Amino acid sequence: MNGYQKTHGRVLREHFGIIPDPGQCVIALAGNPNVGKSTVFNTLTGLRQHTGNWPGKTVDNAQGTFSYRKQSFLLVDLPGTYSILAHTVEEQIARDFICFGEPDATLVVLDATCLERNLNLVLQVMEITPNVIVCVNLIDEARKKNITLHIAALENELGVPVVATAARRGEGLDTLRETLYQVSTGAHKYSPRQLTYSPSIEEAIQELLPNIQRLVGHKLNPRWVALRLLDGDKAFLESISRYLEIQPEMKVLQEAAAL
Ligand SMILES: Nc1nc2c(ncn2[C@@H]2O[C@H](COP(=O)(O)OP(=O)(O)OP(=O)(O)O)[C@@H](O)[C@H]2O)c(=O)[nH]1
Ligand SMILES: [Mg+2]
Repeated sequence: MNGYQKTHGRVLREHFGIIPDPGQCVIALAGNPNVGKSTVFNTLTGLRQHTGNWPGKTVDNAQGTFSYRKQSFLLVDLPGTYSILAHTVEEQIARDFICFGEPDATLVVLDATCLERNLNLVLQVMEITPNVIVCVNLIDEARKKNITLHIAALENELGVPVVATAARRGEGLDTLRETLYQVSTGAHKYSPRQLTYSPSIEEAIQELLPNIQRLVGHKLNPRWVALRLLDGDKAFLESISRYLEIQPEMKVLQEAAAL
C-alpha cells in the first residue's frame, strides 16, 4: 500500500456523475481535437471503459480505469478543445471538470507536429492547477517530418513533466504511467510557469485577490479566478456559484469585478 488517501468530493459525484473508488486517483485527459487523446485513453485503460454522455449534455463522455504500482486510476477523456475559456459546450465541460472536479492530475495531450498551436491549452491549464502532465504525442509523425523535439528543454520552460509518445504503437506509455503516478499521488511537486501580464492587469489581480481568497479558499486558484473576472467572464461566476454553492457571497465578487 502507498500512503495515498484522498477522497473525492461532492462535485464529481453530483455534477459529473463520477464516483471513484476510495483511494483511486482521478486523471483528466485534455487536448486539442485529433491529437490522439482517445488513443492514449484506450492504450492506458484497454477494455476497462465506460462511455456515455456528460450529464445534461449531448457531448460524449468516456471513463476508464487502470492500475499501476498497486495504485488505481480513473481516467476521464474530456472533449477535444483548443482553449478552455468556455466559448463552446465542449470547452465549458473541459474547463469545469478541470476547475471544479478536483482531478488529482490533468494530462494534456499535444500534437508533436504542431506544438506551438497546442501549447496555448497547456498554458491555460497551468493557470488553473499545478498538477499537469504534458504528453507530446504523434512523435512518429514528427520524425517523418524531420521535426526535432527538445523534450527536456520544453519541460524546463513549462515547469511540468513532459513525456513523448507515439500512442498508436505504445511508445512512451511506460514513462507516461510512471509520470502519472508520480504527479497524481503527490510524490513529486512541480511549479508550472505562470504567465505575467501587463503591470495594470497584475495590479488589478492583486486588488481582487483578498476577496477571492476569502470566498473560494483553497478550492480554486485565486489568480485564475481573478483573471476570469477581469475578462468579464460572467458564465464563470455562475459556474463558481453552482459548483461551490456559495450563491449569497457572490455579490462581493461581482461588485469587485464591476460585472
Ligand atoms: N501516427 C500516429 N497516429 C496516431 C497516434 N496517436 C493517435 N493517432 C491517430 O490519430 C487519429 C486521431 O486519434 P484519436 O485518438 O481519435 O484523437 P482524439 O484526440 O481523441 O480526437 P478527438 O476526440 O476527435 O478530439 C487516429 O487516426 C489515431 O489512430 C500516434 O502516436 N501516431
Ligand atoms: Mg477522442
